[in-house]
Amino acid sequence: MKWQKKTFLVLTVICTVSLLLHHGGHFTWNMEAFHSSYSHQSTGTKPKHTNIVFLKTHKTASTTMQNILFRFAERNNLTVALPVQACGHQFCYPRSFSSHFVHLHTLRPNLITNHMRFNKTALQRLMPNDTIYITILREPASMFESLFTYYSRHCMSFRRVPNGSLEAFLAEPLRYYRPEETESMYARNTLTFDLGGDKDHPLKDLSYVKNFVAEVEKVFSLVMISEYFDESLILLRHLLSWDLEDILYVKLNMRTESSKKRLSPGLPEKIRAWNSIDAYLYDYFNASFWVKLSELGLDSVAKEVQLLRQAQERLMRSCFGGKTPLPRAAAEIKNKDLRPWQPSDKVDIVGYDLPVNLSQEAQEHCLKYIMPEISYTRILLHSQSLRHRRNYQNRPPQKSHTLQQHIRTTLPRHSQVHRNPPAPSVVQSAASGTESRSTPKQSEGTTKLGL
Ligand SMILES: Nc1ncnc2c1ncn2[C@@H]1O[C@H](COP(=O)(O)OS(=O)(=O)O)[C@@H](OP(=O)(O)O)[C@H]1O
Repeated sequence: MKWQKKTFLVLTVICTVSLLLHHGGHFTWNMEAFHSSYSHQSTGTKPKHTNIVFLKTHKTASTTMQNILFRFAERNNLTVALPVQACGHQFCYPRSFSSHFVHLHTLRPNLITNHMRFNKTALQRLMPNDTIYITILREPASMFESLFTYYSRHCMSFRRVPNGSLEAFLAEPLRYYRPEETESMYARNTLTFDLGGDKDHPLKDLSYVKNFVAEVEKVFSLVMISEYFDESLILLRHLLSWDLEDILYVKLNMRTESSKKRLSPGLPEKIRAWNSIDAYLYDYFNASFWVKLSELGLDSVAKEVQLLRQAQERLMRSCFGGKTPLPRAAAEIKNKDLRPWQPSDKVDIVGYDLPVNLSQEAQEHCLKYIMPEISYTRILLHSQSLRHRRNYQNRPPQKSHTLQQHIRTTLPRHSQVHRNPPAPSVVQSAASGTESRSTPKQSEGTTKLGL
């Protein structure tokens, strides 16, 4: 009897320790178990779509979305078009996008997502024919408050305002705003500008706005809405035949509560009047967004959102040991790659750190969820450059002039396919600016989607 009691006790201790290790903590994170818990949430047998333009608009949760796309690209060994060094981490924004801004080691891309001013013609030449275009919009009042605070030091229209007062700016915007200044796109109709439109077009010319909206609708298969980010991801998942695992995320680029201004009564209306084209755009696509959700079935969307949030919670527990990663002031973050860019000492952008004692496997996986845009762009450029060089060196000389490259547009499910490297002839001529198929010269200052 005594012997049986002892055995029982020993077994109980072993089970408890094992349970704690597997479920209670993030210290022994099990990649296989993690993946298998999502893999059944797929959209069926359709291959995943991989050729995507995501127009990264400003202050719309676009960094969170970009991070989703970067991770998808890495997992599936895809090529992301990235900016040349001279452009910084954006495609020479606010200039209109040109393929000359694309780093030659990232040519023949599947995806493009870094900030740019949209130019349909240039993108169509750069990207495969079956590319799907996606963008995101945010409600103009909260977006403008975010822009006003974030760019208070960088945008002259905002710097001129006494005491950085949003109320003062909106009382007499034309007193502070100069349309010709380089950073003026942050101060009026930013969404319209990012989409290649004319931010200063008079609203009384309603036909311009209607045509502009119609063009956006023609090009973009999905216009996500920031306020309904999770619902937008469900639409995205269906559009691209992605799995639930592909749309998991951590919120990035958030301001701390103390960095936000409260909008006093009447201000949202003034913001909408000042940004009237953006307001029109938002209202239109917010309405069509709900039509799309209804087509999918509101109940089924709600169920999928619930599944997404449960999966997020599991991810957060596995990676960060809590409901969300612990927000940190940038200076407190030990790993410098994880410090988000701070626009000024008056605005705090939240960043995250990884918990200590995380296993190597978990570190690699979890790190990318919280990687800020600038660091991730740099890391991705580095890894893609290495791959480019490797492929270029290993390529047999007789095959080096094949221009008819196979560009993968969809992915077989649950497999890693290695993509053909870009043909050296294309890369070399693109670098010298003479390759006419994918690197045309673009005129700037385009309106109406750069047409
Ligand atoms: N998932 C999700 N859902 C809703 N909102 C979110 C999400 N992720 C980020 N955010 C908010 O988006 C704002 C940052 O936007 P961007 O990343 O597009 O900014 S940037 O232009 O790239 O600097 C920033 O808004 P503000 O905090 O109001 O500035 C973030 O809090």
